[in-house]
Amino acid sequence: MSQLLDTINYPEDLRSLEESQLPELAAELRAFLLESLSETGGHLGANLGTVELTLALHYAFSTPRDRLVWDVGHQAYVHKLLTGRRGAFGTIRQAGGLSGFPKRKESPYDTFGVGHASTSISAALGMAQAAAEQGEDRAVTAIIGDGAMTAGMAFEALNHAGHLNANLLVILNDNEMSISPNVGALSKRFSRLIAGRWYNRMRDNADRALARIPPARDFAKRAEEHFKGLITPGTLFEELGFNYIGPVDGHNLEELLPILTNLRGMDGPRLLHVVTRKGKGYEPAENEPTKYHGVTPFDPVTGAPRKSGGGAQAYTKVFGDALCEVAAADARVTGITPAMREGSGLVEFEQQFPERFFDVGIAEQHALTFAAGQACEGLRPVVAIYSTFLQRAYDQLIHDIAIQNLPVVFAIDRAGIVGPDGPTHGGNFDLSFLRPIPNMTIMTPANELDLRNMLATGLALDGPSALRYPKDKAVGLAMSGPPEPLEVGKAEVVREGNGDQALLVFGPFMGAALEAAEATDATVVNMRFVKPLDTALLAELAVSHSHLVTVEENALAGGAGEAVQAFIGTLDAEVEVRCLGLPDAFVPQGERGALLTEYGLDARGMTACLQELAQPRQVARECSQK
Ligand SMILES: Cc1ncc(C[n+]2csc(CCOP(=O)(O)OP(=O)(O)O)c2C)c(N)n1
Ligand SMILES: CC(=O)[C@@H](O)[C@H](O)COP(=O)(O)O
Ligand SMILES: [Mg+2]
Repeated sequence: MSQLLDTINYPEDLRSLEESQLPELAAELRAFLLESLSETGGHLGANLGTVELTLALHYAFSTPRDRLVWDVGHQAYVHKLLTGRRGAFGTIRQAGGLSGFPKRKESPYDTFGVGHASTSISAALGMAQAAAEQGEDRAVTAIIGDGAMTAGMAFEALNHAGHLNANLLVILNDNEMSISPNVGALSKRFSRLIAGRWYNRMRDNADRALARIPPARDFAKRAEEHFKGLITPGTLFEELGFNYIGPVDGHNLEELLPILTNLRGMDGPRLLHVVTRKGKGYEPAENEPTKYHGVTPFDPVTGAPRKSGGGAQAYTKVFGDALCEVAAADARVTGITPAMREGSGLVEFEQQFPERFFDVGIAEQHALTFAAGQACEGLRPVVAIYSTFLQRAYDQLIHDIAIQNLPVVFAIDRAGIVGPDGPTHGGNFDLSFLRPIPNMTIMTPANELDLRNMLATGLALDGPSALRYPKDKAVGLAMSGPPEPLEVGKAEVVREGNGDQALLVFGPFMGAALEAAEATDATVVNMRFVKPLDTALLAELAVSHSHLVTVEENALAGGAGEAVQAFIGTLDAEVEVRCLGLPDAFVPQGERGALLTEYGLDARGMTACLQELAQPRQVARECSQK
């Protein structure tokens, strides 16, 4: 029973409560989150940690007129519950349901669409500047975690905000965790500060700051802050032009509410350092915050997942194990992750090779240039990165790695459809943005053996390379012997057909392709390399077949199919090329298998395409435009 929560649909309902009722509401919100997310899965830990902070923000500020900008947005579930979306909460992250992140189309309270980290201060600064320009008196607040604060972009925005003397509040939600333990000097400094004797002293300072220190005292205050800065992060923010206040206990509403109310009335750049606990109130999540960062449906009593993952290993795990094998054989191999140790399969690697493992924080750009530096000195860095996050580092990829032809291997996970995270995390574009880059070798494993061998192939090359694989299970093939380099640019004919049609498969679709090939006795090729293409084989197939159908889990625009089309266009051949892949639209959230079916990337879709092509020409239609 949620007696209070049932009466709260919008923040104005919340604001009609007595402050003394808020702790009870916080308890109800936690119980609601736990019950609901145990059914649907989602980002549990961060949301349990921001219950009081979110309540206090909506209580103290006049949202949506006052703008709240959440960083990443994985911690904004309570915000959704308080802003008219409690009834739909059971649909979160499912097809057609609520997004797992703030989304402008979903609610006027969602001021900025997010999913990727470290954008909040820039966006909030833009909004604050617009408010100033428009003569609007509205508060703008960015809420950013200590993990997201490790990104350069956050500091670029702080630097600019100080320069503009913008009317902006930044709340640093510090739980000492990214997905895994946070990294870096700033994070360590936060921890020392919170744990140490300076904590109480700083709280006194917060009280004084809230008494609105008059300008005459500003100089003295700054001198004191500088002294504090010898051991606190306060000076850093102060030097950037922010009035630093904190740290304050982010679970103590009595402390938070007056501070936020006062901060609402203050001008200039302000940074409130709030300390919270990830997973607060749910013991399993408090004890193992990494495990409970993002969860699948689980039993709330024990915390155990409802479904245990049987069957073949995930590609992520295959990669992680293969990296350990190649690193054991080659001391030059390093493993780099921008804050995605678990998701990218590097846990084992860190355990086995701690001195060769680098979690650089949420700093994709730095990850790439750091790898470039290592490569210059003879190391063989492997950057394990999600397709969507590699987008952040495009210039580093071109300028720092490809132009210098440095041997950096990209193990690109979450390539293609990601499922519940939706469009912000979709890995639909990597083939398109990698293909035009000179010197790149691009590989698409069809199964776990390919993946292992492609890692070895990348490491044997003298230039940059990428292998990309989805958030999915591999095929379940037996793996024996060490990963071995493949012949670069060489495809494999897996099934010889009758010569009419050929399926050219880029990626893990071999099972579906072989099934589809039965219907029309089509040839099936594991293309393996998007760049360089096996042009010799393509030239043969173009002569011996009437239709070539490419299959890839990437945007059709700029993808592997287009590469094949472009090459075939240079030949004097009668063959027709059709492309199956992702459309010119952002792939919505939903179940991965269902989305693959929707886009024709399963046996049924491929069969339908082949059968359609087998019809007389006039009735054939674009099978890629289902
Ligand atoms: C650019 C980018 N890189 C990586 C991620 C993956 N990611 C999502 S949340 C998260 C941890 C964020 O830590 P923090 O900001 O401290 O938030 P917390 O989960 O601790 O509340 C990471 C690494 C991302 N969303 N965006
Ligand atoms: C919010 C965020 O960016 C991550 O937590 C992401 O949701 C992880 O995705 P995976 O679950 O695919 O690792
Ligand atoms: Mg954190």
